[in-house]
Amino acid sequence: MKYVIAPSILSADFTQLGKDIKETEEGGAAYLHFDVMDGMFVPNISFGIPVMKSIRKATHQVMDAHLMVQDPIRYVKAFKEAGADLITVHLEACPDVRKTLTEIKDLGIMAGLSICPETPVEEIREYLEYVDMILIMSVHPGAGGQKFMEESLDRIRETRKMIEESGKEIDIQVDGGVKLENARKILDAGANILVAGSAVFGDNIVENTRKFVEIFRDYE
Ligand SMILES: O=C(CO)[C@@H](O)[C@H](O)COP(=O)(O)O
Ligand SMILES: [Fe+2]
Repeated sequence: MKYVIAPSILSADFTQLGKDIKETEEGGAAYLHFDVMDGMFVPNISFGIPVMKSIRKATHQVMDAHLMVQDPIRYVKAFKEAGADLITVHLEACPDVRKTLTEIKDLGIMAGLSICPETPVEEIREYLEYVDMILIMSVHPGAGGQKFMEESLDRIRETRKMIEESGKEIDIQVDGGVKLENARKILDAGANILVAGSAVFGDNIVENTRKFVEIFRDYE
């Protein structure tokens, strides 16, 4: 199984976004996490398609679009064209989950399905055949810098068990409050892709990223 750190640019300094992204790449981040908020599915508004388009030209990282958007099927083609390699939608935001995931796969990119902390893990079982990744939210979506919800660990374990039972190779991404201090217990629970915003950006981006990559060496 691969282990990946996906820095969330929501916590970057937008006056020097290109530089911040380069530093995550230098630190060994294979993915770049891109939080899209529409002011409907979540109260905040972040950034969207034109920003992704310019970032695409500046990095070779896997562009991981986390769409916190109501009825996201409306935008998946535009994000793919802007450069997304992986599009994750929220189960709670899709009127037709299966159709949305199929639409993403038909574009020739990876599909992710995310659940909020209050959604029972069991609800993802019927969609496992359509996804490359499950995203377990470990905070309520909508903002960076929140505290990791400890009950997420059981949810990650339950998801990993469900994936194993399915016999498929599916990544588990965990997003919200991930730090160097809690990374190991999240990996031990069964996650293999960690999103980190506030733990990566700020001072020492290269070093912060590298420290996550060093932890992965004990798991690979
Ligand atoms: O999707 C979200 C929040 O809704 C995340 O991707 C956060 O942006 C992660 O930030 P930290 O919790 O790591 O600061
Ligand atoms: Fe996110």
